[in-house]
Amino acid sequence: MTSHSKEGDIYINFIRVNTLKISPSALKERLEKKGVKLEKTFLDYAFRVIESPFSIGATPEYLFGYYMPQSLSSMIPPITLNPSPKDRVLDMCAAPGGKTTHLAQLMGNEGTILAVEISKERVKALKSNINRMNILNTIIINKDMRKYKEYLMKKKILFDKILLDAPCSGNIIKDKNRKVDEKDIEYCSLRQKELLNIGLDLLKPGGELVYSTCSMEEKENEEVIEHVLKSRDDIKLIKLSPIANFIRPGKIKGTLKVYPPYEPFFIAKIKKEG
Ligand SMILES: C[S@@+](CC[C@H](N)C(=O)[O-])C[C@H]1O[C@@H](n2cnc3c(N)ncnc32)[C@H](O)[C@@H]1O
Repeated sequence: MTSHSKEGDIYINFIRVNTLKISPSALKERLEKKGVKLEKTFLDYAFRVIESPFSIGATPEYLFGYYMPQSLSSMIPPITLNPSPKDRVLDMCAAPGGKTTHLAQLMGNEGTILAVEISKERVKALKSNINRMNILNTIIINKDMRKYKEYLMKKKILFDKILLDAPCSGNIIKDKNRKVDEKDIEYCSLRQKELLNIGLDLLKPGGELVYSTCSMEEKENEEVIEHVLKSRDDIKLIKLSPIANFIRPGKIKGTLKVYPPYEPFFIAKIKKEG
């Protein structure tokens, strides 16, 4: 029997080892002893799950916080943001925390992450993942980023690095199991532009923001990036190169795209002049 994650019925399954708690080799050995077949990836702390006799989200090792089941594509935005242990990081749309906990891992559990999430329900999953994985550098804020921005600006709290893993029509497909229409895409695109401008306002001069979605729609990706590049004169696009063979260049030079059978993703990086 093969295990299935949230997107596992459609896309390939992976796990990210929480190196704050266990080494990749020790976890691999433990899971393989129980009959899980793992394959290495381009990241030494991520494995493809080839086969598992049980659900990979319901093992003692999962409950100990040794790993996070998540797509390989979803590991690219935190790696692209590349936070340092000294950074103050804002994760604008954080739940359930796959990327927040990855950011904390990359920061060696140091520095500070502000993880903001609008949904009270989804904050429960974020909290549980942060506790399970022993994340110590993260503050969870259950607020609408559009309103919370005013507070941060008033207090002059700006960030070295920001992740905007934006709500998108890809989430609608996964969460509600219904067909996405033009109206959904238009709605998402407007919200994404609004959130991206908020993120850019909250960057320190010289700070960097990574924008990502799990949608393939140009209106939610290229159009959003073009919109801010045209309407602001305080930012520039940082050109990214694919760091693994499943990542493709995007339509705008320097952006990245991932296509099925990997979970679809769009990734762009922007720097604030400073
Ligand atoms: C794509 S999901 C984030 C996934 C998450 N980054 C992860 O890796 O686990 C987008 C999230 O943004 C949240 N969200 C949507 N609008 C928001 C807003 N205005 N302020 C804060 N969070 C928001 C949604 O509730 C949803 O949990």
